[in-house]
Amino acid sequence: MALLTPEDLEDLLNKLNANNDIIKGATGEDISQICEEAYGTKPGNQKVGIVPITAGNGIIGNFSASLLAITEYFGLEGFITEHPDMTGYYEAVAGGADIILMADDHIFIAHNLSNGKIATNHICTGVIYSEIASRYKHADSKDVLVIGLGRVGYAGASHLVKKGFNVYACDPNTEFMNKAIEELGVNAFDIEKPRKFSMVFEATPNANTISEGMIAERCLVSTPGIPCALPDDLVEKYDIDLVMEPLVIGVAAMLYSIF
Ligand SMILES: N[C@@H](CCCCNC(=O)[C@H]1CCC=N1)C(=O)O
Ligand SMILES: [Mg+2]
Repeated sequence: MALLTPEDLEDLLNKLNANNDIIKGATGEDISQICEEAYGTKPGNQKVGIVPITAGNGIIGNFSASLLAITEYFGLEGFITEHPDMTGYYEAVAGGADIILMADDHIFIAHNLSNGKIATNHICTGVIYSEIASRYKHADSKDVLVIGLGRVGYAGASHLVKKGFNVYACDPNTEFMNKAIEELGVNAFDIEKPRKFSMVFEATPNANTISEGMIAERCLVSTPGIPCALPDDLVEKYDIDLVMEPLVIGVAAMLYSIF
């Protein structure tokens, strides 16, 4: 899985505000409203404990501070524990946290101790970014293109199939592709027979995975993927609403899913 870097997390709330404006313009609602509708919840007075974790590649600069900024952006009280790992976990619980946020290199969880609900970043990110793509107000059909069927892409494809969209998906990994066809019933997108989609959800760690034949003149591309899936020339040439943000939107979905 691609790990965030401190650079990815610079200027996070400005990036969020810019993306929120694009989301509002393309779907008619902002990220908080979409999360409220997707999960049927609202923020309350939950207290959030953020526990740095030193496992694996270790602590990522700006990561815990970003989680605190995100927590406060959505109106919740948060704190970062002084210690990492188990000492930090104990500190968070003893400090009255209702919700614990913590991540190692393989999984990033939000656990609500009060109601027992638990969420992962990869599933919530897949759900919320595909949800955003599916709400494009200029959509010309129920067709959605999903690029990438890893943990995030698969979660998004599953969400869209459940919501009744016509999901076309592609992934160079044939095992991932066959799994999605068998388990979700997605249509295999064939680059040799391109269709022009007005809604695209991309979840790959590669650049320029979207090519000209795949998108309509006016479309919404929604992706948590780093680096950008869109080549610069396409962004110039077409009327593309691009929602691309490294962390806040996925964490917002984690929080709303456990309120
Ligand atoms: N253990 C580190 C955090 C490691 C997070 C790694 N996971 C990612 O980078 C995923 C989560 C969202 C996007 N990629 C710390 O506590 O500072
Ligand atoms: Mg995100």
